[in-house]
Amino acid sequence: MLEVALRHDWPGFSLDVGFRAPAAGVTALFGPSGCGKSTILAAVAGLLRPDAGRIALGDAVLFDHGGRRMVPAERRRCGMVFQDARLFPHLSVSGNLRYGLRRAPRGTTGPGFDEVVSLLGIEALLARRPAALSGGEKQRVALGRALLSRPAMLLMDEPLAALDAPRKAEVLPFLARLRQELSIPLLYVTHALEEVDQLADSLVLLAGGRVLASGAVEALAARTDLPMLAGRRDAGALLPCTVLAHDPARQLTRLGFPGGTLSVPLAPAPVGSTQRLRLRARDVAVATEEPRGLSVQNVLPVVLEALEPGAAGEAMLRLRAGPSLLLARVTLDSAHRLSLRPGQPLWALVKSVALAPRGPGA
Ligand SMILES: Nc1ncnc2c1ncn2[C@@H]1O[C@H](COP(=O)(O)OP(=O)(O)OP(=O)(O)O)[C@@H](O)[C@H]1O
Repeated sequence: MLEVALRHDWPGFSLDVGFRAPAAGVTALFGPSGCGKSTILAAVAGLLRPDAGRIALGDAVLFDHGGRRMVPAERRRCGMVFQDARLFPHLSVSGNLRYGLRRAPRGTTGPGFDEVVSLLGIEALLARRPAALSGGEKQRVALGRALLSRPAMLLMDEPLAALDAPRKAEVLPFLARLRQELSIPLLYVTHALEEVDQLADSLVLLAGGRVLASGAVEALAARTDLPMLAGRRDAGALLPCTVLAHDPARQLTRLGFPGGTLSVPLAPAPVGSTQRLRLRARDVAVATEEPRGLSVQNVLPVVLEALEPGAAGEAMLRLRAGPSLLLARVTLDSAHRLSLRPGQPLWALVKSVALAPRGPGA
């Protein structure tokens, strides 16, 4: 567990935050530009001495204002990956990776050179110089170098922000694999919610130097009171799903989630693997009776837990499907016409859904 409590003032900006990141898995720091994400990362890395607070990784106290403790950056064992890969231009890929390995403290264990090279799929690049790599390849090498230094935690500051969409799509699966393979905390700064959906296990939502909310990403995704999440057009629930079966003839994949099953367009994920699905509120409609003769693939029995105000003229419905919570966006007119009220059994109609490309263990 990484525990962070920090206060720091810059001229015209005050940061006052507290959160916990699980001992393994990705914790995303998410929020608009200037909300303090990079300042938090710098304080955790030991590159900034905060005005007050305490930072601890497990039993190791890295910073304690009260106890006058400030472990220097080089002894914190933080692997860092930035927006730009910051590789040494005069060294080959192999040389850059070996630099990471040389920084690993004596007596620490972790993945070896060959293991990291194969994990990141960079075998063919080893002899090249950084100038001859694409942006996505550079980022994979930067990740490899950080991993080989055997970090106690990985800090990533918008590692995909400088990449175009195809390069992002290339690097994301590697990040997902890292998340699975490593048993250290990964702090991941981003302002891209797609990355949060695909990678994060927990989320710290920041605005103006304060924590608006923090916790498991599925739980936060279903909250409608968080303007940054609920205000967007694709607000919705994140469901942990298992691939149950593929039906190539009908071009469908069947997914199970706690509380039901869903059919989605045929996905390449192997049967038995787990995937995370964002079920957008705008893709869910409701009926008071079981509908028949519909083109929609998915009709799920649910119970209306609550109606909450949505955008102008709209209501957000919180629907319970077993232990899972779904969101549906309907017009206020429909809510009145159907006399919707909490506790009412309904049918949720799910039109189109897309799987977030995320590796096993979602
Ligand atoms: N070295 C500094 N000196 C003075 N002010 C700073 C310094 N570093 C950051 N700030 C200010 O602190 C605030 C938070 O900055 P920070 O870089 O932590 O935000 P961020 O959420 O990472 O932003 P972005 O997403 O744009 O990178 C900003 O108002 C910024 O101008």
